[in-house]
Amino acid sequence: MLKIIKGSDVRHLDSLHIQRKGISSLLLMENAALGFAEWFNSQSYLGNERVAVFCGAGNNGGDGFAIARLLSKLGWKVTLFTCFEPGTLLSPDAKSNFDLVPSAVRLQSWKEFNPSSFDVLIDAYLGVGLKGELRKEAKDIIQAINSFQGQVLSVDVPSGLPSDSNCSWECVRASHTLTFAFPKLALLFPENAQFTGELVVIDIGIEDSELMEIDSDYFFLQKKDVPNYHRKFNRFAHKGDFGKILLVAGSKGKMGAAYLSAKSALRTGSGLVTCLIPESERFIIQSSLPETMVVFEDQVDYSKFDAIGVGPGLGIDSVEVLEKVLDNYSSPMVLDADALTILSKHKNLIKKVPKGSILTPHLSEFERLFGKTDSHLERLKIAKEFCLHYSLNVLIKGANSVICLVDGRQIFNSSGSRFMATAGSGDVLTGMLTSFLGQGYSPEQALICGVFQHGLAGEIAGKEKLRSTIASDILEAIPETFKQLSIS
Ligand SMILES: NC(=O)C1=CN([C@@H]2O[C@H](COP(=O)(O)OP(=O)(O)OC[C@H]3O[C@@H](n4cnc5c(N)ncnc54)[C@H](OP(=O)(O)O)[C@@H]3O)[C@@H](O)[C@H]2O)[C@H](O)CC1
Ligand SMILES: [K+]
Repeated sequence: MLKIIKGSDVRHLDSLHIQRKGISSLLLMENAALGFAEWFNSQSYLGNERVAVFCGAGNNGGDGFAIARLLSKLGWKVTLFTCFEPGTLLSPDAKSNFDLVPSAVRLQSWKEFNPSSFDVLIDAYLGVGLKGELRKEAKDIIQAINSFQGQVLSVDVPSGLPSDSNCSWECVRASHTLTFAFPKLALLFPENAQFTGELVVIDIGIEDSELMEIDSDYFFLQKKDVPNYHRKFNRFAHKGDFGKILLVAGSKGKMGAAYLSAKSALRTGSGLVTCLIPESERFIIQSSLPETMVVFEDQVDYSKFDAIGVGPGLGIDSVEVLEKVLDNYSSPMVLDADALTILSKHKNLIKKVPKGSILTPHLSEFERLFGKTDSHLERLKIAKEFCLHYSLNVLIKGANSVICLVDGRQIFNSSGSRFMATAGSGDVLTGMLTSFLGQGYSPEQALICGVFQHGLAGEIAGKEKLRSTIASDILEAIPETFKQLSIS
């Protein structure tokens, strides 16, 4: 899994890599530019677009000079806009690449930029080397870039955005950010989505093991990481091996939530799924989902279940139901939706939640539990302290959901689609997470597989159904996620 390190540690990472591989820093810059140019060429541009490249005086600008050269060689009509005064000392690698810019590339100052003369803009003005507050001229340059109406592709980070925090000023508003080696932390904050646009991670040859040598608690989860976290079952496995789970979900008028969680758990591979529901509502589940069983509060033996999920559609007045589960079950469980709202009103119950359990708040549930927050960075800090203090896992749901583990590690998910913001999407996830826990996955494994596959199922459903996507489409795409990951 990729580690997300601080922007200020990138130099250290580069020197580590350069030493190990015996290559020059200039070659690393060339790899970055090649990766960018390759991605650019893979897009469905017509081939006659006029490309503007804005370049600063540091290594981000150096990437831009190299990109301008490569794109020009590939036949694109490139104009390079310098974002520094004549005579400015360039960084050594930027200078080497500036000297290699071919004569076919027109050179102009950013002050001469006419937005209507271009079709695509490449922003290689400022990267992770930004220090302190943005200077006046930088603000003017960023404004000029943002006056452009076409696609803006930012190199490494949108210029002006600090790599690991928020800012109070206007940054480049990119349609895509092509970031090198690993995503910079700030690119994953929801409040910066307006600047980042679509995020693409470009491999420049730096290995996961090299990133691992640098201290950080942040990680980035990608498709290739997920199969390693799955349990392998042999051909003698029987339904008992796939776990017996209990879903404490649903109430009058909210039985759909129980249905969605239960069906998702079955699709995720649970052997036996039982729903604890109000007796008056039993016909709904029994007739719509014959594969599940139902039990009622006075007859349930919690201890016989391999995992329990509590919350979807439960009703926020079901305090006693939740308390009973907490008093009678000691293995990790999943707490979602109304269970979280109850916890936020009855904080004394938190200490009863079994260690290793998973809490899955979306942003408003998070604020109900932990209070108002001003930034994602603040949320991450609060979640980390909570996880360490109570030995609980917290999943902060949203685009790039963050898996906050009991030991302080925080993993950003890369799968998902904007079409997943639909009623019942969270109920599907609860079913999936509880299912994996019941199949003997550790909470960390369940979170990694469940969160990634839920996002992937959303991508698959969203591709087909676009804004018409509903939670049932997401759950019906779960089998395809196993197929894509080659998990049998
Ligand atoms: N391993 C990798 O990921 C690689 C990344 N590469 C690219 O290198 C940049 C980082 O390059 P660096 O030279 O460290 O810094 P930048 O180019 O991002 O920024 C330096 C320039 O920014 C000016 N600056 C700094 N602070 C401000 C500010 N507050 N306001 C305005 N301007 C600012 C600075 O000007 P000075 O006058 O202060 O010197 C510099 O001009 C990384 O992002 C990647 O794109 C490499 O290609 C190798 C591999
Ligand atoms: K940039």
